[in-house]
Amino acid sequence: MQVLIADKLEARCLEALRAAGLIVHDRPELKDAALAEALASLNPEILVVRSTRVTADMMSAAPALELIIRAGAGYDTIDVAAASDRGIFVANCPGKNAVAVAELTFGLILALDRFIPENVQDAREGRWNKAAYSKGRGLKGRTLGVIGLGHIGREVVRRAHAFEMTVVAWSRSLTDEMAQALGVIRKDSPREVAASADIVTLHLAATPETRHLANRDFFEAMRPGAYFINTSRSSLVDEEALAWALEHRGIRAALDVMEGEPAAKAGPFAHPLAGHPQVYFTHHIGASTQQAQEAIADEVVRVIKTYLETGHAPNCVNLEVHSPATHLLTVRHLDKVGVLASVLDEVRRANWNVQEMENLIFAGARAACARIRFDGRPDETVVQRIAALPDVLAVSLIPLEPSKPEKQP
Ligand SMILES: O=C(O)[C@H](O)COP(=O)(O)O
Repeated sequence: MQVLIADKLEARCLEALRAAGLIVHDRPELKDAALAEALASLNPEILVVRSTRVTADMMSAAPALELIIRAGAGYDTIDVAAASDRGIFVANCPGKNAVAVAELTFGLILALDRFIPENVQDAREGRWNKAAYSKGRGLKGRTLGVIGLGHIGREVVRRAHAFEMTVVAWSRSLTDEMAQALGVIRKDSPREVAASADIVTLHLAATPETRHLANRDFFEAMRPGAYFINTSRSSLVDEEALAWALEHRGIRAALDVMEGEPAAKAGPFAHPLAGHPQVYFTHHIGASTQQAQEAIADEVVRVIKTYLETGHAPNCVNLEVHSPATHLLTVRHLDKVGVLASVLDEVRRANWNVQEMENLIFAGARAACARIRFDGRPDETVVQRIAALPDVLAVSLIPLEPSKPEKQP
């Protein structure tokens, strides 16, 4: 199997994959047309990316592609629907960079409160300006508003408690019991959080539902002079409304993500708010700590190894169900009438004793993944016949660990 890695990943990931017998192409420079070309010429089974965009056309260029791994949390850079249509698993590494993002969030909050960047700049330019910077408000006893309580939001809450802050929060699924367990005060909407906090921080994924969640109405609700932090995704923020809030509400903002942020790792950067004195920009560095990148590298290895051993992709974001099996034939196919019946015909003809079968549908797509657990002598020619059936995309046969014998009393 070939793995194409189209972003810079920790060396230990590449070493572990090579040690596992995979052919690893380490091509961190690839993106856009160059990535499509590499996919077409190498035709790998597995693609690993960090922020690099993966489009439907790229997937079509690599018909052998079975698994795309996002070496990070947010997978809005991958056309998941197109992957589902083609029966390609998409997996991410949830939670592995949560602490890093939470730490940056607090770095930005402290930077805003104590004007740290301006301090440093003045010192660099030979100015001593103690009087100008003696207006930090302090965090203890302040109210932090957390919008989104996934892995990252929760790490932010833990740190807020260490700073002795009160936390108000909203997330789609937050119940009173969960709020109590987390030590937060539950609010009914993002707007309510905005209205009741001194500092507001966003920790949601980019989806059509979260687009421009921080809009004019939201910023109008914010307390005058409050701080606004976004270390999640730029699409959550209506930047025109934010510009209004800077001017009319005296809001100060720190943004690790911004509309039109460069996809390139280095180069020119222009943004209408870049020079604004009430805004700090950082370069989408939320996940960029050594700890986080090592944890992600290890998770990429775990996902790939588990996939190779079991046919199940951990953290898969585009399958509706997972269930483990012991002796497994995995058939990715276009979910058309008769495909599954033809697959099962072949299995029966081979006299395999089917113990369990599941047909998992890729969320919102035409593709499916049949998993057939069976007893019987696995025969490569049967697998080849199934692979050659019309509308079958890929087949793998995996001998799994026999289940442990029951302990006798
Ligand atoms: O979604 C993520 O994991 C973070 O935004 C980090 O993204 P990056 O890996 O592109 O830095």
